[in-house]
Amino acid sequence: MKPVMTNLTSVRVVVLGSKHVGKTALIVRFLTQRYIGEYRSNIDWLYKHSVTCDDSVTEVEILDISRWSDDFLPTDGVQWADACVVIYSICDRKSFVKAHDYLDVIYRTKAPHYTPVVLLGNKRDLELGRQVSFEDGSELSTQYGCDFDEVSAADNYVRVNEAFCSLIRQVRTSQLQQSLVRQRKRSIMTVTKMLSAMFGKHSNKNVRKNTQPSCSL
Ligand SMILES: Nc1nc2c(ncn2[C@@H]2O[C@H](COP(=O)(O)OP(=O)(O)OP(=O)(O)O)[C@@H](O)[C@H]2O)c(=O)[nH]1
Repeated sequence: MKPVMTNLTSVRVVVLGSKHVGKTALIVRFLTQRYIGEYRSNIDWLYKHSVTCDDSVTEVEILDISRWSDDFLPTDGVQWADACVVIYSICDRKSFVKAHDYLDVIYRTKAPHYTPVVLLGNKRDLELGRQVSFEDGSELSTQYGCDFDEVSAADNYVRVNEAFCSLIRQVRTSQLQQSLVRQRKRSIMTVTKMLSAMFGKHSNKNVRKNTQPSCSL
């Protein structure tokens, strides 16, 4: 089936995680299906791409934040985004602890609004170096009510693609609901205006007459 281009606004995703957990590798894997081993660090990249999920094409902007030190909490990037990806490496316990902080920032910055978030444990191909169990990741995601999976930018495209597409799907559904609510509000206002233009003055008079007690004997 030919992909359908929708006229919804673009979807903005911020990718957060400690240094060297594979943020850039995962983004590039999702956007190009390719795995590239080495990247220039210390630069923030904003990727703009058209991606196809569920037979429809969506414009996505993905912010890859690399320049921050581990003490910096990225509230601006979170504020900007419609959805967030939090990444840790299954071989790096510290990056998992840091993922906890990032999830905290997201929920504090976005509350009370719902924001789609996925927690990803990357480098699952390096099983021998594992420091974080699948259960730990799953438990953390349950604590924050977000999606979770373990992936590998190095050797699997399917799960990486599914994680990003699931986020995009959730944002699009919420954008669609908001636009339907706006449309409904506009049509209710139009009908209200039409009704008051047709009957407004008349009905006001009637109301006044009915509420005033009659003095005639
Ligand atoms: N084995 C393995 N290595 C990976 C995987 N993903 C990334 N790497 C390697 O991990 C290192 C860091 O990857 P990057 O994508 O640069 O990580 P990053 O989080 O963007 O790093 P910074 O920009 O420095 O914060 C590179 O040497 C990658 O080749 C993976 O799934 N498996």
